[in-house]
Amino acid sequence: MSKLSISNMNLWYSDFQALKNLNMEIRENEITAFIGPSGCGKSTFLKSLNRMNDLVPGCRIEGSLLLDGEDMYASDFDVNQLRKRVGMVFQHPNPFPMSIYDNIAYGPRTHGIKDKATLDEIVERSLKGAAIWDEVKDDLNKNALRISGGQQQRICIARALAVEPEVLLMDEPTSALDPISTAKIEDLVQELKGKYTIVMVTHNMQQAARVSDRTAFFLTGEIVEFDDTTDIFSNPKDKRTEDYVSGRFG
Ligand SMILES: Nc1ncnc2c1ncn2[C@@H]1O[C@H](COP(=O)(O)OP(=O)(O)OP(=O)(O)O)[C@@H](O)[C@H]1O
Repeated sequence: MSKLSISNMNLWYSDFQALKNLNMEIRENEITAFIGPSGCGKSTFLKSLNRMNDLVPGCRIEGSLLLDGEDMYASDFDVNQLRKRVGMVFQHPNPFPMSIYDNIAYGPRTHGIKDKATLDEIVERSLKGAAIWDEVKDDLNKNALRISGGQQQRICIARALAVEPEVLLMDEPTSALDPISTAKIEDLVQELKGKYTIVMVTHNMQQAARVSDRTAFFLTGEIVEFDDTTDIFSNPKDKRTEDYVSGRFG
């Protein structure tokens, strides 16, 4: 069974239709990449996968979005639980203005974990999971805003891991980072897919080609093509995909 199963999905911002008849099966323990030109709906679709668009006035969604076969838009589906199961990492690293330790412990604390030894263990496990433990283990009380952008992004990934999600949504997670930090995040994402299902928006086609298992190409709110990443980049079936991946537009 797919981890996320989307069928006949349409989304409107007031009277503007931003997503049109989307259908997609997102498999467990794979990295799925969304590519396409600016404004084609990649972020809108990504945010729909943990109901972040609920917060946008005038946003309306039709169709079926299932997590492990359950309708995540059902009125009795617990949104807090959904956001725990489906975590999000944003384009610009956005650690909270508090210590590294408290950034990671924040989510578990809001879910009721108070015991110091348990929190210590979660903080260490999450920072190790985000491949940043060795760099910060002696500085856990340092303000998370006083480390590099690449480190901040890994803190944000650790913060997402701390509540033990099943799916990680990443919206251009490396676009604000230098090449070395980008390579670290790409390596990390590859490691994380052993435990998590990862969905990533990227502007960087080489990145999609390097890290993802399957790639969806979006254009004006539609999915033009969704296939194995190697096919999308070396054997696309749609002329528009071919034009985009070969750099003819976008
Ligand atoms: N809150 C909003 N209210 C109204 N329109 C919106 C809102 N957010 C996005 N849109 C519009 O929906 C369309 C899709 O935007 P979206 O941000 O999903 O595209 P994108 O492919 O992620 O673009 P980019 O690569 O530039 O981030 C665009 O036309 C955008 O202007």
